[in-house]
Amino acid sequence: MSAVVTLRDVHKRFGDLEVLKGVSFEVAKGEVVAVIGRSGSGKSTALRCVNRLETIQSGSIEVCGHRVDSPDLNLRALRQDVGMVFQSYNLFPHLTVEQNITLAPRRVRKIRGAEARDLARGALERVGLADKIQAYPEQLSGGQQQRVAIARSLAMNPQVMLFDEVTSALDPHLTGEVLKVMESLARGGMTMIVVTHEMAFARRVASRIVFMHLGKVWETGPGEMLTAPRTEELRDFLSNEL
Ligand SMILES: Nc1ncnc2c1ncn2[C@@H]1O[C@H](COP(=O)(O)OP(=O)(O)OP(=O)(O)O)[C@@H](O)[C@H]1O
Repeated sequence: MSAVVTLRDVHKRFGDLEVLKGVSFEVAKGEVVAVIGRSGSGKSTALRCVNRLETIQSGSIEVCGHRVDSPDLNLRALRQDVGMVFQSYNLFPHLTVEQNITLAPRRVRKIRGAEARDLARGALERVGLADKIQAYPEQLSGGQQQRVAIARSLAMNPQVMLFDEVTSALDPHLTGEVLKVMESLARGGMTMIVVTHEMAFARRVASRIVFMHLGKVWETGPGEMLTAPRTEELRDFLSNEL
């Protein structure tokens, strides 16, 4: 299967601090890759490099045929192919759920009226919130707001979705409902990279796990690697997580 995302020997520095020290991994179409590791190991930075929220010093990143590290990158085309969801939902409080979801498609695809509403409704159905289309963010729980943020990404019809610790701010019950939505996207064939501390989710849903340590991919393998770690570092990390 062809790779949708390829990182090769990626190096990233913030000033003198080298955060990514030669990171390489691939994500094939329909795969769900969970990126795990200690705080500060470079997970978020690696993810942010994938859709060029950060630039890299050396190595290469290819995403859906875009050379992300190239100065000639068409950023708008990349951002259409890559959806990203963060820990903070970043919904506009003065806009309804429908308006939040259709803001970008209205601008980019010039859709209006019924077409925009259908798009919002379709995306909301995928996250189980079709009945909240006219609500304002403050009328929703944190979990519901995060699901709207996911729907907003889906409305752009991305080829790959990036999730950066999207449940970290939520209590366990709300975390569960967001993870359920992500699991159903995964089962539906969405290509996903998920930075997460939810080990049970990673083991159950991920096609592959990437364990990062000190800015490197330390260990990678299927979900079972969490029950049989090969390295001391992964064993240590897991014993602190559980
Ligand atoms: N914009 C920035 N400027 C300077 N240093 C940064 C910046 N972003 C991240 N860092 C540093 O890079 C290192 C890796 O951060 P990163 O957020 O990628 O780690 P992480 O593994 O995702 O951690 P966490 O699980 O806490 O989010 C940290 O030491 C962090 O302080």
